[in-house]
Amino acid sequence: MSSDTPETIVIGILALQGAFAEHQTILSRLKLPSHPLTSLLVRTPQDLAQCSALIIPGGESTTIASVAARTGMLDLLKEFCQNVDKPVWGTCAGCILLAKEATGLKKGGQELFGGMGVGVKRNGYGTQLESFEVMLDVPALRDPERPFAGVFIRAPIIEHVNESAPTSISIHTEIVARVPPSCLPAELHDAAETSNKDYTVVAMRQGKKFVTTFHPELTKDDRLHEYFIKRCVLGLVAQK
Ligand SMILES: NC(=O)CC[C@H](N)C(=O)O
Repeated sequence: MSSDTPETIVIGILALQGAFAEHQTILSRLKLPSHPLTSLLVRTPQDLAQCSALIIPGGESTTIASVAARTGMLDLLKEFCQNVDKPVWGTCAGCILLAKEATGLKKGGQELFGGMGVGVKRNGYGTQLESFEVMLDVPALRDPERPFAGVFIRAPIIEHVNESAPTSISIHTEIVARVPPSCLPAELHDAAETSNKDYTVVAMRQGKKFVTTFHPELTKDDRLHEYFIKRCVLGLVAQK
């Protein structure tokens, strides 16, 4: 291979449970002219070792964590997610797993992988009945005419954002999308409008880490996958 051929970027998708196939379908459609990329379903330590980046899908965070423990992946996933140099995106259950702290966990608690400076409340909007869809304004996509369909299924709520990642290095935090306070459970409306604005954050990037509390993989819209690859994996800055 000639030295100016860019290396293929391997994006891992954690495939222990949940909507991993949907992420893979979207990645297979994405073409970045200067950077060949491929995706890999990650189930073993050997799979993870091949990845430059990782996506943790939506599903059931308790199940994903317990399968990870059972298959000897838990410590490796913690190490990968807590390494500031590794790009990782967590969607919904993946957001819970990537969070530094979580409340509303199942009795007996559950393991988190950590890495993202947020505290989340699991099932923050309520039960399956409180699942909803809302169009989101995502300024980073620079296309105000085309909002992004936010699909929220037993989604977590971000209770607080720590401005720096859980490391000693200060890392830029970008709030990528918010829901209107009216989407929140009634008891949080006033707080979201006055004191705790973090409740409305539904997509956020911190250095190479990215979380969305909704499911872009369940839409036909590739733009947030492209955003993750450009900003977190390739480290490109926003284009005007
Ligand atoms: N759609 C989802 O990913 C739901 C997440 C689920 N409530 C959990 O705790 O893991």
